[in-house]
Order: sequence, then C-alpha cells, then structure tokens
Amino acid sequence: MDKLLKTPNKLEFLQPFHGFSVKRSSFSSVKPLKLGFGKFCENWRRGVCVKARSSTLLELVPEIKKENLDFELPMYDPSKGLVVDLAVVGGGPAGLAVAQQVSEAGLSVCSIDPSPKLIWPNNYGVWVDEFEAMDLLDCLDATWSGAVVYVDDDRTKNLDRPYGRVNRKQLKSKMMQKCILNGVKFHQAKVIRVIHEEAKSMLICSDGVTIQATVVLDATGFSRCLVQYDKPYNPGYQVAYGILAEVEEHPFDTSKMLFMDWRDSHLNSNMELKERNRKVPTFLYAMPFSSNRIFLEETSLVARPGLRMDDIQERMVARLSHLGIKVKSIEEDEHCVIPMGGPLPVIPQRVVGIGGTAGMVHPSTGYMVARTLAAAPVVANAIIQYLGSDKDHLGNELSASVWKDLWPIERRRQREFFCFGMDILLKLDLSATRRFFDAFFDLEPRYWHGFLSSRLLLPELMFFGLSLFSHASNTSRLEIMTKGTVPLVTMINNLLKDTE
Ligand SMILES: CC(C)=CCC/C(C)=C/C=C/C(C)=C/C=C/C(C)=C/C=C/C=C(C)/C=C/C=C(C)/C=C/C=C(\C)CCC=C(C)C
Repeated sequence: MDKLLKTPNKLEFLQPFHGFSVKRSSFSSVKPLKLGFGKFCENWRRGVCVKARSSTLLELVPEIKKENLDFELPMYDPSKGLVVDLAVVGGGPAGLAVAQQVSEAGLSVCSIDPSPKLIWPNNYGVWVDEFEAMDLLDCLDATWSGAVVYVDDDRTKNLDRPYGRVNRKQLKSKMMQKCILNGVKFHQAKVIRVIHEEAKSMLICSDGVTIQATVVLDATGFSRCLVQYDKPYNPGYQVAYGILAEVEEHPFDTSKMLFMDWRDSHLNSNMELKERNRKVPTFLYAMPFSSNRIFLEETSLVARPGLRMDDIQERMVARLSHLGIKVKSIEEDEHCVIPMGGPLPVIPQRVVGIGGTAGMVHPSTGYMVARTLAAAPVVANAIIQYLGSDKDHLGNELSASVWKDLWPIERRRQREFFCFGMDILLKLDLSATRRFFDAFFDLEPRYWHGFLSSRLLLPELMFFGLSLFSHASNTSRLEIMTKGTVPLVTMINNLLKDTE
C-alpha cells in the first residue's frame, strides 16, 4: 500500500496515481459529487444535466473518466523467456524517458505499468526555459510571458520568466512513439516483488508473469514499489486541490500565470478559517487560459502533517466566491498529495530508481517533472555505458554505478540545502511566509531561477542564502535565524556525515 494511505493525517480517501494525485475528468458523463454546500440547481453541460448546489463549485466535479492514448502497443511475450537489458517499472514521465533513451541505444527494454496507455493525471507547470533546454517546447500547450505573486493585498511581484503548462497527452504520445519505434515492449500489470540473482533479476507481476531483466528501474513515484529505504520516513506534504473550469469571468490577466496568491481577505467573514490559514497558510495557483477558462489550484506549499483536502477545498470555495469567480462547469479536478524532503533511499541498492521513488522531488517546492526529465539521460547513459562496455560489470556493481551518477555528492549536498529550506518553510505562519517570499522574489533572477530549477549547487546556494538574508526585512531575518538554527545545524551535521 502507498505510504500516503498510512499517514495519520486523514488523507486516506485519496488514491494516489503514480503517487502523485488523482484527477477526475469527464468528456461525456457528468455526475455531481455531494460535498455539502448551498442549494440545488440545474446546470447543463454538453447536453448532460448536472445537479449542483448554487453556492458551490465542487458539486460540478465530473465523474472520474480515464482517457487513454489511442496506440497499438507491442506487448512483451512471456513465452519467449528473454532476459531484457532493462525493465522499467512505472510508465510516468521519468520511466518512459529512460525507457526511450536506453532503447535508442539498441538495448532491449520492457516497460511495465498497470495502465500503460493512460494519460497522466496531473496538470504539470514548468518554467519555459526548463523545457526549452530539453527541446520539449512542442510539449507545452499554453505559455504565459511571466508570472505574478501576490504577497498580500498591497504587495505584488511580477516575475519576468515565462511559464508553461505541459501538454500531457503530447508528451506521453511523443515518448511512447519513440519507445515503440525503438522496440520497447510493454507489459500491463503491477510488479509485486523482485528476486535478484547475481547477473539478473526476476520481476513477479500481478498477472503471474515473470519478467527477467539485467537492470531494474523503479519509476513508480511515491508508491516506492521496489526501492528500499532504511531511515524513518518523515516528509513534509504538499497538498493541493485543483479544478480546470469554465467560469463566467475571472479577475486575472490572461498573459500571466498566477504563481502564488497569498492574500487572505476572502477569509474575513470566517474567523475560524482565517485563523487556520494564519497558522498553516495556503495560496492560489492559477493558469488563466482565456477570459472564461482557467485552472485554479488551492495549495498548501508544505506542512507536516499535510493539510486535509476538505480544509483546502473550503478555503478555495471562499476565495473564489470573494474573487467573484462563478464556475459554470468543471472539466476535471485533481487532488494532489506530494511528499517532500525526507530521507533518500538506500544508496546504492540493486534496484535503480528515478523520480519520486528516488527522492527527486524538490524538497522546497514540490516540483519534479523538469528535474526528473533532465536526470533521465544521466540514468539512461549510465545504464547504456555500464551495460554496453563491460559485461562483467553487472548486478550490484552496475546498480551502484548508476546510483552514483544519479546522486553524486554535489546533488546530495544540494538536496540537503533544499531540505533545510523546507524545514524553515514548515515553521512559517502566514505573515512570516509573506515576508520570506517578499525577499525571495526580490533576489537576482539567477538566484531565484537557479534555486527553483535546481541549478545552484552548494557553494552557490551559500551565496543565495546570504543574498536572501540581506534582502529580508529585519523581522524576516530574525525569523530565519530563530526558526532556521536547528535545521541549519541538522544540515551541517548531515553534510559532514556524507563525505564520499
Ligand atoms: C500537479 C501537481 C502534482 C501539483 C501541483 C500543486 C501546485 C500548484 C504546486 C505549486 C507549488 C509552487 C508554486 C511552489 C513554489 C515554491 C517556492 C517558490 C519555493 C521557494 C522556496 C525557497 C526557500 C525554501 C529558500 C530557502 C532559503 C534559505 C534556507 C536561506 C537561509 C539563509 C540563511 C540561514 C542565512 C545564512 C546563510 C547561509 C546558510 C550561507
């Protein structure tokens, strides 16, 4: 069972997909979810009658309907008993990217996933320069010339950095097509267990099939299907609720995406909710596609334990009503629960990992897609190099070399700093969070861009930290010092321990 389902913070009703989130979407059938706000009214959408309560949007949420790619997949033939060079468990962006690149080098690859054709469920946002660097601009279906941060009612930051929404269908289609072209075989199942021999591993699947592979890559996201951890799991949680909606109108500039809106005036008439938001704040993240179509996501950046989904939904309803956003229909919604920080898996170990399973979520932001896609060639090249060059270099030795390339010391140190940042964020209330981001977005672009896109390594992060400190108000400096001392000592200790 996924770790998330075991957490004591009442998130049990969520069913993480690849550990990320659950999306509901519908194109033909619509059934309202009863979440208990307002009065019933009738609402027509695409010829289907929707019963919904007038003062709420959440009951317009359609029934879950999964959309699949229209591809004929070449399937793995278990009767041949072949040992493939690489078995990739999990068909998310990370897994497919590695499958594609390893198969390009002529190695045999089997991709195993319970729903290999399913379009990924999340709305991924990325900075355009990150996708440009990977030649993936054609996989963005909307871009904005910049982004906005509302620190509070009086302070706004205009971020001069283009932002885009990933076209999940296009990205997955592109990767699948290349995989198919390169001869990747697919197997539709879950992997239950793996048995290792010296030079190969056997993957036992839920349908009884056994797949043999020289290298096994776990790309199952936060379900951490095969990769082992040996330290207590204590992440922070990013929790978010998002809707892609048709609205009567909204107040946002359609040329900018809304990166963070920390305003809380929508809670003035509900002091209890306002107090909850003061202690553990949430912000609105929005992608305005047009004057009447918008993606809106109420987000808790990081909290431990994670915020309850119904709390977040309540805050969102209050915010949209205050902003005068009347939702006419909802195309899809998503529930996100993203573990952030926490320990890295055991390094090295026989199963190789990438993405959420390998600790690759940015611990201070929750972002992962761009970083993982950028790391895929590192993992793929390592596998190609170690498998191709020297057939004596197999089993544990090969996996150790791949892990070393994925998590070299400078990346581990960078992650320690990001975890230090997360530990500070966990302790900030709304006012302190506002002061913190007021300073953060005043930094030189190379600092805040580099921090968010994991481009700064430890020496640069030191200068980044000092620069943030110098931009911060006196109150914020005091907060960073008081709330950051213990995390700073923890970081230094961890850095001193991890020397190889
Ligand atoms: C789809 C899915 C899956 C999901 C979705 C959800 C969402 C919407 C999300 C969103 C998110 C966001 C927007 C995020 C953002 C984030 C950010 C911006 C973050 C940032 C952070 C920052 C930080 C943490 C920083 C840090 C800093 C520090 C730590 C500093 C310090 C300093 C000091 C202490 C001074 C001294 C110095 C030295 C150390 C050298």
